[in-house]
Amino acid sequence: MYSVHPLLITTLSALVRLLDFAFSAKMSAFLLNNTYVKLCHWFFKTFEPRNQTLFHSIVAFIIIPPSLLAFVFRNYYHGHLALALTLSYTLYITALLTSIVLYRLSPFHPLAGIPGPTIGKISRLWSLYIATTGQQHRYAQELHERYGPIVRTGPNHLHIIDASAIPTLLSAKPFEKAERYKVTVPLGGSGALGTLVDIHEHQARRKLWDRAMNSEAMQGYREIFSRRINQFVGLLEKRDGQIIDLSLLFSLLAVSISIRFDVMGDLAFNGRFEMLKSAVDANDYISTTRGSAFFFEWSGKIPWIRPLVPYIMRINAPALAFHRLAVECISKRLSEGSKKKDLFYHLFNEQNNGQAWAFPLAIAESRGTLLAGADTTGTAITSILYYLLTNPSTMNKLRFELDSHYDDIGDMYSSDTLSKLPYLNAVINEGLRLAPALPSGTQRYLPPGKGPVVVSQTLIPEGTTVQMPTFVLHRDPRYFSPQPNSFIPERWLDESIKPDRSAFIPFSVGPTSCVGKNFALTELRLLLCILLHTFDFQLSPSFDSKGWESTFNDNFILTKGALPTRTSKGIVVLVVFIEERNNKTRETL
Ligand code: HEM
Repeated sequence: MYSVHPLLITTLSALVRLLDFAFSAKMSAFLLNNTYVKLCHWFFKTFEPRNQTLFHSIVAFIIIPPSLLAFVFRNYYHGHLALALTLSYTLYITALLTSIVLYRLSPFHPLAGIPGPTIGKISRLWSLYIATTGQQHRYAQELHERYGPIVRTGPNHLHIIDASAIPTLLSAKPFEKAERYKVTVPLGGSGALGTLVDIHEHQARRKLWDRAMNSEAMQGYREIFSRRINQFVGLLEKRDGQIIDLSLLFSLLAVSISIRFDVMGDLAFNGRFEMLKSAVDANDYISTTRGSAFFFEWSGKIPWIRPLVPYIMRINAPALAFHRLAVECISKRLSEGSKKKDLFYHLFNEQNNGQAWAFPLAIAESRGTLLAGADTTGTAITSILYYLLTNPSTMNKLRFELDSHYDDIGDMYSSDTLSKLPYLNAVINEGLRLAPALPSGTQRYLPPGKGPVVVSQTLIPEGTTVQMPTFVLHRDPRYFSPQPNSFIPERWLDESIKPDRSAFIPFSVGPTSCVGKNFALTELRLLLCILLHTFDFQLSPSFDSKGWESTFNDNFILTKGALPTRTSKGIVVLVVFIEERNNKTRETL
């Protein structure tokens, strides 16, 4: 009845013959028992491809060996080269992967003694998957709870939460910035300060940045803060009494990031971003920057992906859009020249008639500035407001401190005392502790040739990347007790419970720590004081305040969920609906 299609017969017979060939053991034996695969494995282990040349070698090592094998063994399959090739590739790749996996799990691996999840030890692809969930910070916390302060999270990758390890890991030698920083640098192109691995190159560029962020330059930036914060206050006044999403305004849609962008626009690009005017991100700058940051975080997980980054970037819409944005911003800034003493005025040394940099370098710093100054301060101010709103007693204490020092906003702008207000700074520290802008922290690499180094009583072999997850460190009870997960600004003031400051690294420490720290802190202090002086805030009654932290997403920079809040001008009635320590509390002041 049914005739069997001749193609099917041919395919089946081919499969049978393929299996027959496979189990003829000639090629399998050659691959599995021979030093050939071991040699290839040794090559990949020793020269994990990190640049274009090695990428060519990897192609050579993946394509040439099985092709040669197929050619040599083709006679075993009566000259059918296609079948010989298929089999050869299958066996070769399987043998190579098996060899790699077995080695990584074996006691011969230099990190064999360090505990960690098996899947992580096998491949960084697992971390790449975790990165796509946005929950790297929580995953790292679970790992440390389970395995202790040092966890092997990748074949050659460790997570360490130990304050005593920080000085060694974050000094310039012998560890250097890890692979993840390099992925943002176009091959053969220039990198922004934050991506420079060579310490001499970094030091030279850092000097320019230090000049752009010193106290004299900061005085020049004060006008930026006052103009934008006033504009922001005006925006909130227009929405008086309405429920608005402060997170959205601050961080996502218009205000925090737009003020961030607007401030960054003023700081570096002659007021390029006027998002506060419309309070909307009409050009998707925010999602572009976030998407791009996520892309770099993701691609930084696997060193050998780097040579492919330019190609992937070309099809990665946010990364591409972000690059175009950076080019557009810096082109405009270069063609207009400086209208005031902005960031690039200092970087280009314009006061001494310095030359503008080569265009690729200027683009690199344009990208770096947009990324470093994007969500960071926005995340901080939104989180601090959230913690204050869900802890009314701390809000009252802070208001009391501010009211006893300042009569009006003008005093705040002109005063240098903001940095000396103890409770204000304790509140900011506590916000940065619980919601660090870069939750997965910094990564360092111990390059071959430097010899092993002892960190946290553990021998770290060459070729290892070490990561310090700030989110986990900041909630470690060894350093921040009591109640490390709670917002308690008093811990920074009370001698009896003072935390271990060496474990507090929201801006990182050492020669590559955040160069924008003073800029960010000045902005945070001013913004917080002026907002609290001008408005009362109440969280929307429908807001699930306890669930807010679960909206944190670690996309390299911490992003967070909505913060629906009613803003009213002046000290009227503050009604805060909170669920604090499991009791629903209603406070009326
Ligand atoms: C609350 C706000 C901010 C936080 C928490 C923060 C945090 C950090 C951290 C942790 C690093 C080290 C990153 C690493 O090594 O992986 C860093 C580096 C950097 N930040 Fe910030 N940052 C903030 C705001 C800013 C601002 C506003 C600017 C620019 C005006 C800026 C510019 C930079 C630059 C250029 C670097 C690279 C420094 C170097 O490699 O020498 N940051 N930041």
